[in-house]
Amino acid sequence: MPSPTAEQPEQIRELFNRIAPHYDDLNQKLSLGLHRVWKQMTVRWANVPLGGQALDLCCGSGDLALLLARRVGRRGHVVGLDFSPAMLSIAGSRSRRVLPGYSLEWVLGDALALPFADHCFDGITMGYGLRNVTDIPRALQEIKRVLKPGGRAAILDFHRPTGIPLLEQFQRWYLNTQVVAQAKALGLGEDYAYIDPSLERFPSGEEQKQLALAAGFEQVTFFPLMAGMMGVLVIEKST
Ligand SMILES: C/C(=C\Cc1cc(O)c2ccccc2c1O)CCC[C@H](C)CCC[C@H](C)CCCC(C)C
Ligand SMILES: C[S@@+](CC[C@H](N)C(=O)[O-])C[C@H]1O[C@@H](n2cnc3c(N)ncnc32)[C@H](O)[C@@H]1O
Repeated sequence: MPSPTAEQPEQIRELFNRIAPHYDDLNQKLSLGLHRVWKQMTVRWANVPLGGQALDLCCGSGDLALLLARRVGRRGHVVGLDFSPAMLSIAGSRSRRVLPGYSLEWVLGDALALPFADHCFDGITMGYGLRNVTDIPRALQEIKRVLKPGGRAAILDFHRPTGIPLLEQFQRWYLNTQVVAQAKALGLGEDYAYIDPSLERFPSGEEQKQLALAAGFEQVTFFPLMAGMMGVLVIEKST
C-alpha cells in the first residue's frame, strides 16, 4: 500500500487503522517517553477550566483526551473525535480502564465537519492531527466555530527545525532510519515512512499563525519544542 498523500483521506484513515495496535508503544519507545511531556504542555496551554467542556480533535488512542479528563475532573466533560474506528476502540477501552467514572465520550467523525453546535467547548486540543487532515484552513474554521468565546485551542505537531541545519539533518535521519526500522520490524515501515515527507508540506509555526489569523482568530502564539522539532500553536477565540 503506497503511503497516503495529503489528498487521500481514506488512505490516512486506513494507515491509522493499521498502526493503531502498535501506536502507543512505538511513540513511547521512539520518543523516549518525551511525547507525554509535549502532550502535558499542550493540555496546559489549552487552559480548560475545572468542570469545563473539552474536545480532543484527531484523538487517536486518547492520550490528550485522558489528560483533559484529569484536568476538567469528574464534573467536566471531554469528547474525543477521530475518524479511525481502530484508534477510537483503543481510546474507549483505555478510558474505561484508567479513568472509570469520568465523563468521556468517543465520537467517530471528521475534523473537517464537526458534529457539534457552535460555541460549545471551553478548550480544544489537537495532537499530531493538523498535519494529517487534508484541509488545514477548514480544520481551523471548525475549531473556531465550536469554541466558546474566550476559549483556546492548543495544536501540537512535528515541525522542521529550520535555521538549524544540523538538527534538521538529525530529524530526517532519525525519522527515516531509527523510526522506520522499528516500524518495519512490525510490518509498518511504509506507514511510518510517511512522517518525514509529510513535514515537507506542513506549514511552519509562523505560517500556521497566519492561517489562524485568516480563520478569524485574533490571539495566536507558536511555541517551539525540542529546539523546533516539535511545536504547539495556541489560538484563542475572542468573539
Ligand atoms: C507522538 C508522536 C508522533 C505521532 C505520530 C504522528 C504521525 O503523523 C504519524 C504518522 C504515521 C505513523 C505514525 C505517526 C505517529 O506516531 C511523536 C513521538 C513519536 C515520533 C515517531 C518520534 C520522533 C521524535 C523526534 C523526531 C526526535 C526525538 C529524538 C530523541 C532522541 C527522542
Ligand atoms: C498521529 S495520530 C494522533 C493521535 C493523538 N492525537 C496523539 O496525540 O497521539 C493522528 C490521528 O488523526 C486522525 N485523523 C486524521 N485525519 C482526520 C480527520 N479528517 N478527522 C478525524 N480524525 C482524523 C487519525 O485517524 C489518527 O488517529
